[in-house]
This record gives sequence, C-alpha cells and structure tokens, in this order.
Amino acid sequence: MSITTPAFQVGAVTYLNSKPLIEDLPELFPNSTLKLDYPSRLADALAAHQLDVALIPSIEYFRLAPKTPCRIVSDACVATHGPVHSVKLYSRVPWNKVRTLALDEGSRTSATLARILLHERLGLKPELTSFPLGSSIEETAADAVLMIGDRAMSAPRETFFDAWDLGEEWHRDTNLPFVFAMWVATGRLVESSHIKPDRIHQPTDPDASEPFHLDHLAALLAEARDRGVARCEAVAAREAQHMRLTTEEIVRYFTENLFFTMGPDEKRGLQLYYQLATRLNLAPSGVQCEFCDPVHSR
Ligand SMILES: C=C(O[C@@H]1C=C(C(=O)O)C=C[C@H]1O)C(=O)O
Repeated sequence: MSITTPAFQVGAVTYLNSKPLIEDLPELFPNSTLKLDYPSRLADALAAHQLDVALIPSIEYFRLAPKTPCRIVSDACVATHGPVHSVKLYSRVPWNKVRTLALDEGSRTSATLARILLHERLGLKPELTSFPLGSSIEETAADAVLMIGDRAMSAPRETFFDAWDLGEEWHRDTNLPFVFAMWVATGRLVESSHIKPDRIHQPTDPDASEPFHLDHLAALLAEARDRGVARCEAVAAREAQHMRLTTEEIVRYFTENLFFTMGPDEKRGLQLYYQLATRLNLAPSGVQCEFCDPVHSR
C-alpha cells in the first residue's frame, strides 16, 4: 500500500502483547515517530496532545471522549477470549477478605476490571494503592495486587492465597471477549470529524502530498496488524531473545491467548465493560462508541 502519511506522533504499548500490532509500523508510517510506553502513560500523552494516535487502554477512550474530540481509528486491538495470561490479580487473603488493592501503575483497563469483578462478585470496594512500575510484587503490602504486561507473565516468587487471570474471569462471568487496548486518535487528526465523521481531510499538513483520511490510518493500522499476525512466529523468535520465555510460549500467547481484531463479540464485551464501569462511577456515562469499520488490507 502506498499512502503518503503526514508526520504523526504515534504511541504504542511497550509490552509483548502489542508487538504483532506494530510490526512494520515504522515502514508504513515513514514520516512518523513511534513512541513505546506503558499503557497508562500513553493514555495521558494522548490526552495531553503529545501524541496524535495511540494504542491506549480501552477504558481511557470513554474517559477522554467527553473532554476532547477523539475516535477509535482501527479495528486492530488487544483482546482475549478467555485466559489472557498477562493480566493477573493475586490475593494474599480469601477474596471476600480483600480490603486493600494495589493497582499496576501501567494499567487503566485492567485496574478498572479488577475493581468491577471484586464489586460485582463480592460487593467489595477495597482501598486503593499503587503497585509502581519499577518495584516487585513482594514490596507491596496490599491484600490483593494487580499485575499486567510482561512482568505478569512469569509467576512471582511469593506464594499467594489465590490468583485470577482477569481475561478468564471476565469470560467466565459474561461469556464475552475482553478488549484491553485499542487505537484512538485525537487532536488535529479528528478535529474536523465534527463536520464529516468518516472522511477526514488534513489540508493543513505541509508534508502530505495528498489529503490524509482517517480511512488511510485505519488501512495502515490494519496492514501493520495483518503483517504482524502473519509473521508472529518470527516476531516471537525475535522477542524470545530478550525475554524469559521460549519462542513456542510466545507463539501460544499470540495465537491462543490474544486476539487482535475487534469483531462483533469484542464490541459487545467492550460495551458491557463500559456499562459496568459507569455503574461504579469509574467512567463517565453517555459516551457513544463509534467503531471503525473493518479494513482489509489484502
Ligand atoms: C493484555 C494486556 O493488555 C494491556 C492492558 C492494559 C491495561 O490494563 O490498561 C492496556 C493495554 C494492554 O496492552 C496486558 O497488559 O497484558
């Protein structure tokens, strides 16, 4: 595909789970800067207009939408249909005795999901603390600790009373997939979308040799995902060199735990999650979810 892209600031999650979505992104967005960071930081940077488009925690779309024009710009996402393997809630006490909860500083979506599950299942509203990015789970004192991303993929040294895989627990309760992250654009990319929601023209960008539409962005992000998924064994072999996981384990994670396309069931799961979050006042109500139509790049 040859589309001239303007110079975007693109942000993507630094974890293993996002690698299949960003394969070839530098090639597909040659003029853009790709910044890899923790999900919570990407959400803050997008809200602060330091990024034009970013893979952000799904809950953050609902928090951002009432404050600033933003749009879901791709059907590429990070989702699961059961155990996700990299989002764990550990408890030192029986679940009904959880009074304090330490939330992974990198997380927003799973942090909200942990609170929803504890409330929906057990009526709990634990006191919250942070589980900082640079520290180990043994340094936390809370009754329960949420850990996400690469550091959640190996078992901690401490023996816990119990552990939940949040993708699995969500699926057990709802029979629906769960969407952890999705591509959202804001600022100059979508401001004109108030006038024409699905045909965004970027006439102001001096670098663009042709008008740039959100459809182009959707097509490029879908192409990056399709290329990454098609090459997931090579991606796994490369990533295994600097992780304490084998290529086979990473391939299984990419192909059995994770799903990278937002289909009808993922949308239903996301809408239910949003509803439950609003019931607990963890997201503003009334946000309409306008999804991006599927784009087939090949
Ligand atoms: C599946 C995961 O999804 C991530 C979890 C997120 C969150 O909890 O806010 C955000 C982005 C995702 O990449 C994971 O961290 O392992």
